[in-house]
Amino acid sequence: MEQFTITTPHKTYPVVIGKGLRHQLLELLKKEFSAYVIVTDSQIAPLYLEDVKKALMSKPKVYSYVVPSGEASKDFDTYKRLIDYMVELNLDRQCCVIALGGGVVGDLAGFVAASFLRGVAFVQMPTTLLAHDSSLGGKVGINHDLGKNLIGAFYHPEAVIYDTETLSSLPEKEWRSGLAEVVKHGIIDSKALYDKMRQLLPERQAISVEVMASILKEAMMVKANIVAQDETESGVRKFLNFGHTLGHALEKESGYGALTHGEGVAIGMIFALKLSERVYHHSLPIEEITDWLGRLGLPTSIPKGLDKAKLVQTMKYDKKRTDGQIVFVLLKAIGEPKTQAVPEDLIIEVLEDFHE
Ligand SMILES: NC(=O)c1ccc[n+]([C@@H]2O[C@H](COP(=O)([O-])OP(=O)(O)OC[C@H]3O[C@@H](n4cnc5c(N)ncnc54)[C@H](O)[C@@H]3O)[C@@H](O)[C@H]2O)c1
Ligand SMILES: O=C(O)C(=O)C[C@@H](O)[C@H](O)[C@H](O)COP(=O)(O)O
Ligand SMILES: [Zn+2]
Repeated sequence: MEQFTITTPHKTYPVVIGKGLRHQLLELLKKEFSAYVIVTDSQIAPLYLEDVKKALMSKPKVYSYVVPSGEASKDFDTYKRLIDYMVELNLDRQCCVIALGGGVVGDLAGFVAASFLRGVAFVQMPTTLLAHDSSLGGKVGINHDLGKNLIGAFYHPEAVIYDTETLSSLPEKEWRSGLAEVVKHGIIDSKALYDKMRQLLPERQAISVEVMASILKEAMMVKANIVAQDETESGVRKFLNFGHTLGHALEKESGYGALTHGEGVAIGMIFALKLSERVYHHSLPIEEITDWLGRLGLPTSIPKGLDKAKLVQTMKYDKKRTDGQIVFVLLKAIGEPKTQAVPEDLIIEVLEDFHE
């Protein structure tokens, strides 16, 4: 079992990573709650819900709520149904929401916890590789028809309890999706971590579970260090959004769930690299990264059928925008990200080149 602590001005909480931790939930939680609401999705429930319920067996009030698996559940309707469920149970402020799942369950259940009775405790129990990112840092929320994560809050969990055994059932496509955020953490952090990741994660087929578990912790610590410096994204936290300006627009424009989040981020990172070369007039290892992402099974160009004018319109809803300008996280060098407002005509020009 590995553990580290994340400290922000508003909350200090542990991140615990290890095999079989779902069985030890109660001991790891340390605090007592009046009731527990386990939120999970329809694909995870048959695999792990009973184990988590069993871990809470000694508690009198344990409830569970299962949402349909997939990005579409990060919506107003699902949010309302879950809130209705908790209001009808008449739960009090001492209850605890347990998010058992990937980023969809974590973001949705976290936002429910942030808003129910103006905030109750919640615990992240990530079950995807991608959730090495989504389970910590406190960004919780849901999507809007016009853009990703447009409704939400900064609201931290009591703890992140990452049972790496659950990754054994993760579908191949979801492994690849999670790898995109792992690569992102390497690229924004340092040349040393980037090189280490390229060496340890050369291609999807060559990655052992043990290697993945060690890299996963390192990637989480990159995020934890950034969040500790800038909890609510007024500065360096924006770097965690590398690849997301276009990535989120691609997810929305292709219909939530058609592209995985990681696929959107992979394409978005290549686009941000191309923009960086145009803005800073120096060369970056774009071919190397494109080739690496490809070997990890990720797409690196915009899927056919997506209209670039619509992508630009959607990027105008991105939360980083400032003074009416779309803001990207660009790269000066590996380990040297920078936020930058980019003129629309340049975005269109680079998109034009980038289209399949
Ligand atoms: N809050 C943040 O900081 C943050 C960071 C990154 C991403 N996100 C959000 O996370 C979401 C994506 O998360 P995700 O990639 O985990 O997707 P997800 O939660 O939809 O999970 C992916 C798929 O895998 C299934 N699944 C999950 N765990 C499984 C397991 N152990 N075994 C078998 N199947 C399993 C799910 O049912 C789903 O079908 C996006 O909405 C994204 O915006 C948030
Ligand atoms: O934690 C952050 O900060 C991030 O930007 C991490 C991203 O990987 C994540 O996808 C996040 O949900 C994006 O946030 P948003 O503010 O662009 O919606
Ligand atoms: Zn992301």
